[in-house]
Amino acid sequence: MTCASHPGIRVSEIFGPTIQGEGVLIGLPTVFVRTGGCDYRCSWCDSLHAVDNRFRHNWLTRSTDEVWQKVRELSGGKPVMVSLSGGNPAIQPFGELIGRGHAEGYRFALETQGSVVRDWFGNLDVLVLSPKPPSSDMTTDWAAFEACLEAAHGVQVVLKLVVFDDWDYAYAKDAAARYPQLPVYLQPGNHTPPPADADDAWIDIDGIMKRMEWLVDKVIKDRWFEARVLPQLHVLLWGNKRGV
Ligand SMILES: C[S@@+](CC[C@H](N)C(=O)[O-])C[C@H]1O[C@@H](n2cnc3c(N)ncnc32)[C@H](O)[C@@H]1O
Ligand SMILES: Nc1nc2[nH]cc(C(=O)O)c2c(=O)[nH]1
Ligand code: SF4
Ligand SMILES: [Mg+2]
Repeated sequence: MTCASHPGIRVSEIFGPTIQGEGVLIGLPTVFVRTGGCDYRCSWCDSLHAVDNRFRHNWLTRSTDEVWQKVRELSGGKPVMVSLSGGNPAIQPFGELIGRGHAEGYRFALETQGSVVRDWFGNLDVLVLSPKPPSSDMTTDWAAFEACLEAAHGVQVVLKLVVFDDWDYAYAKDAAARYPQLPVYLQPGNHTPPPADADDAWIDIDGIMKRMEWLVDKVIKDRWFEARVLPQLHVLLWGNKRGV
């Protein structure tokens, strides 16, 4: 049940456990709660089904209880890492769900671009901040980003940056220099959408691999020894398939 005082969570999909494919938690069994709706519209977003209004008929508003029961069902009641992603999950009311999950030993990571701050960020276990580089066509509001960081006081916070080209790489270096205390994860971008004759999960694997090699080369030549470079493991395994 949702009502004015319990507005509900707009859900695009809940899936898993699968392995976390990106960043600091890579390889860790994880249940994903993907929310619908985003205040950004990155030129290369690989989760448009959770962003574009054309897909909003697939987004369902669910109570905390309903979302929680689904997560428990998927994990068989055994505590697991839960990743809140989207869309921008910061737009949704997740405070109660996090409290509920923690009481049963679950842990929560949230993936966001850092454009919307919530006081419940302080209750997360991991906050993954992924400010968007020039190739996304978005502009970073660093004041909002900083507010997210402050709200996550005492939480493990990491930077995850998507890199397609030299301009993105320069942006990533600048972002890392602004927040030298944050561990940095770089991931090569995957190009979406696919060509007209390909299926939805299609990816340009050669392009991703070339970009990965190029990125590793840049980081090593630059002696940027604090950065970690990782591919999107789930994309290498399954392409841009949903629900994995
Ligand atoms: C789909 S977003 C959802 C969460 C949040 N809106 C954000 O962008 O952080 C999840 C992660 O996927 C990354 N991502 C989205 N499209 C991508 C692409 N084409 N290639 C590589 N990473 C991508 C984002 O940067 C983010 O780290
Ligand atoms: N396996 C897997 N790992 C992921 N890491 C970030 C994802 C996302 O789209 O937020 C994602 C996803 O959709 N699947
Ligand atoms: S901020 Fe995240 S979900 Fe929103 S459009 Fe960009 S990559 Fe997609
Ligand atoms: Mg993804």
